[in-house]
Amino acid sequence: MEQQYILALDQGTTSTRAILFDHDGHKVATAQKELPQIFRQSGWIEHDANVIWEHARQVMAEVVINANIKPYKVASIGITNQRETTVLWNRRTGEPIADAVVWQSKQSDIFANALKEQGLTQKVYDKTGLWIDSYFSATKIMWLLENVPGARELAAEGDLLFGTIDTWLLWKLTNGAVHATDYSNASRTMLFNIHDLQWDEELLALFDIPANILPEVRDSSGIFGYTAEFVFFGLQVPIAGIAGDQQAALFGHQAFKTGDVKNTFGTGSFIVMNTGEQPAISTHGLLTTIGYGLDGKVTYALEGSVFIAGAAIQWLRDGLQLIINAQETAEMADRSRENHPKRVYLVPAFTGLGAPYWDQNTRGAMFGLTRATGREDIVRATLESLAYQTKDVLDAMISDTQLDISTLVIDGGAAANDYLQRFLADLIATPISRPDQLETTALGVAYLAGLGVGYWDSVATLPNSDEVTVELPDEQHAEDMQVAYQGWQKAVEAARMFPLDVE
Ligand SMILES: Nc1ncnc2c1ncn2[C@@H]1O[C@H](COP(=O)(O)OP(=O)(O)O)[C@@H](O)[C@H]1O
Ligand SMILES: O=P(O)(O)OC[C@H](O)CO
Repeated sequence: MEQQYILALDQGTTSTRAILFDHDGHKVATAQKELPQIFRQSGWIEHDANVIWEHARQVMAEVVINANIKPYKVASIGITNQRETTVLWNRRTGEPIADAVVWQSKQSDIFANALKEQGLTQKVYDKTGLWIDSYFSATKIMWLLENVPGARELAAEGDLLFGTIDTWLLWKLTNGAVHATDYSNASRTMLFNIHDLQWDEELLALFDIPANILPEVRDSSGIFGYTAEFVFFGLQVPIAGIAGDQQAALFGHQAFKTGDVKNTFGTGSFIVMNTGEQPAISTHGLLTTIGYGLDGKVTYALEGSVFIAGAAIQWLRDGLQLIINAQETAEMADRSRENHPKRVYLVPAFTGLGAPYWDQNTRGAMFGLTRATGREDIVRATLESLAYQTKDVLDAMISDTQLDISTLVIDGGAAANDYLQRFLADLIATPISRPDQLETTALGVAYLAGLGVGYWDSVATLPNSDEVTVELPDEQHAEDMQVAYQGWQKAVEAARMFPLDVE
């Protein structure tokens, strides 16, 4: 058979990428565009949905050109996306009614606080698996309906559509023919009942969100629709896989067994455990969510969402200008460890604390500064904060599930950092496995899109070609790690005693 390819479109917080995979699961080519972040007010982060769409089109064309293949050799397309980020658009014009409200954005805090004050926390968790927070789409939709002139009228006329980024891109790719999402993305809206697998009418009424703006929810694998002719070299290519990026990464690691767990270190850090066909209930601040829907069945997951991970490294570079690039941080941290035994702690709660604390009123803090503290120590504290946040979540997962974690698999941009991988292995006293190819998110949705058109027959026959680097914990560091973690816990406690009032 002539070689065909799967095109994965990975629309992340900071960039839009298209990656082509071959039948062996090898990456054949990549194309990428940075996505401008819009900061209109303190705490707000928005994206221009039209720019996202334009970039998506461009990278899809570029990747085919970079790979030097005929476009008709693309067997199917998969979409994976930054989750929760909310777009509302006009069905008739295809124009967004406002900039997309990004998952990290805080403008709807006031709505989230109001829902908590109404005593809805447990009800919302029981239905959606989510702890009320402005992170999820629901309060973002409420904010847009309230603040964009004419939004409610448009909804009343049946001309307003809501989507997370997957839905927006699917709608654009099909030229408005398909308004749909998959279970994994729906489960992040705080509107979807993860037990009944339906939009929850009671919550929609409580939040005053009209049901007619919502997309249809489908399995993560299967044909959603076809590219409109003007979109992709005049071809009608099936879009056959959709998953939120964190769930796609779980799938990309082939973490199909109950208890399999991964952490993706991108802008944020998302630790996700496969919990099988039954939803696991958390009493430690984790989210119960849908991993993926496949062959008419959903697989559930537990998730710890950490808002700031690689973003803290970007802050060192662009905000503090302490580093020139992210790559140099590993060696800087090594030097700090050699020269300065005294630890500095950074609590990178720049947009509040996610799992397991869910405290949107805390902001970042640094502890342990002395006259001898230098930039290498701050860099090290920043990298170590990514590991401490991971341990916070893993401890919660172990308590919730009573499962042992034999290995943690990691991926995402910051997973390339050797210092982080070593420190994390020591801190959690668990081997850390890192694939050499860190595009696990894209690979995951490529698998889904390939399965959706029979390019691969079943999950059992998916290729697994990645080389991995395994970092084993060093027992000699065990005692030091206990002390270090206690210091982190004190730092978090202290940061939380200095709350910002919500405006
Ligand atoms: N060597 C590195 N060490 C630490 N952080 C890194 C390194 N390389 C990239 N990063 C961080 O990884 C993030 C980008 O990862 P990526 O998976 O592309 O994120 P996203 O999908 O959220 O846009 C950036 O925040 C960047 O600071
Ligand atoms: O774009 P990423 O990779 O930072 O992922 C963002 C998450 O999906 C937000 O929930």
